[in-house]
Amino acid sequence: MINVIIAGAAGRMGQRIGYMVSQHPELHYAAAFEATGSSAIGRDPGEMGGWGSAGVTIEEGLEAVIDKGDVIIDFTFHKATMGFAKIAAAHKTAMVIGTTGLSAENLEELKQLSTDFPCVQAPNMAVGVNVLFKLAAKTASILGDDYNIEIVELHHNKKKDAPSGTALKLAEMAASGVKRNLAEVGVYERNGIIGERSVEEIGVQTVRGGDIVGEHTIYFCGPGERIEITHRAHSRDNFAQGAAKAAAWIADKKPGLYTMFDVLGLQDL
Ligand SMILES: NC(=O)C1=CN([C@@H]2O[C@H](COP(=O)(O)OP(=O)(O)OC[C@H]3O[C@@H](n4cnc5c(N)ncnc54)[C@H](O)[C@@H]3O)[C@@H](O)[C@H]2O)C=CC1
Ligand SMILES: O=C(O)C1=N[C@H](C(=O)O)C[C@H](O)C1
Repeated sequence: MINVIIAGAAGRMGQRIGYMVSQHPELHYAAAFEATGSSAIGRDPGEMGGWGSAGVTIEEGLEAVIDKGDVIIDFTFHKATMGFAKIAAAHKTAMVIGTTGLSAENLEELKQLSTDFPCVQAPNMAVGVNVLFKLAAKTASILGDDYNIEIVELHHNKKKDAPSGTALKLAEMAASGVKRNLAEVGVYERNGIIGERSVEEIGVQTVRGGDIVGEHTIYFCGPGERIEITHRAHSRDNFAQGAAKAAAWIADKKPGLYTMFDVLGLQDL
């Protein structure tokens, strides 16, 4: 069995990942930890999540549990994630990172650290969204400059980062399809007399409200018609299943930085 350590085990994702790990035939829920001072420390994450005993109690910080597992699954907060990655690299423990809000500098640092440990990093671990990423690049490359590309994402009112990591990746995939650099053409807000839209820009807009799990639409707006491709998450379970699948996949891989395209075999599509 592959022993899994769950970071942020009391969080919205941490709880569902715990359940999926407990149900996975190759994975064992070996340890859980939370941030210093969390009221969840000492509690059973399974009982907190309402799915029975996980057989572990939540400990304080990664250092307390690092020797108990083969793979760390991290869905926490970007600042914490980079600290965990340094510890994982030093211990050569595999990692699955779903946390979003990582900066370009964070991702570059992660790439360097991953020469010492195997790591899957992806802003969205649902199968459907990873297919949508591929569709975005392909559709953009077929339609070209006659169709304006816009992305709208909707999430719950507790989400801390904007735009979502998924929306940014969608924009990056669409930009790659039309051979543009997202850093040059991404537009993240519009207000006032902004003038006509340029052909090149790729707009990314954010909606936050209620308990929306996650919804992403990419628009290709052309003359006389438009295409809209939408992914709607009905619950957090598809993300959590993807994280468990990634943990089982990464456990025996060589050091390096991998994505869900590698885990799902979508790399060459
Ligand atoms: N890649 C994917 O498929 C998905 C990614 N996410 C991302 O996962 C992250 C977490 O999302 P939620 O679960 O909704 O947030 P949440 O706020 O419910 O959970 C985060 C948990 O991490 C814990 N945490 C924060 N700092 C910590 C530290 N230093 N040590 C240990 N634990 C720490 C918090 O106490 C909390 O329990 C976000 O970045 C979100 O965007 C969410 C869903 C899917
Ligand atoms: O915070 C969330 O909830 C989600 N975050 C991810 C993102 O930022 O893309 C993925 C998913 O949409 C849910």
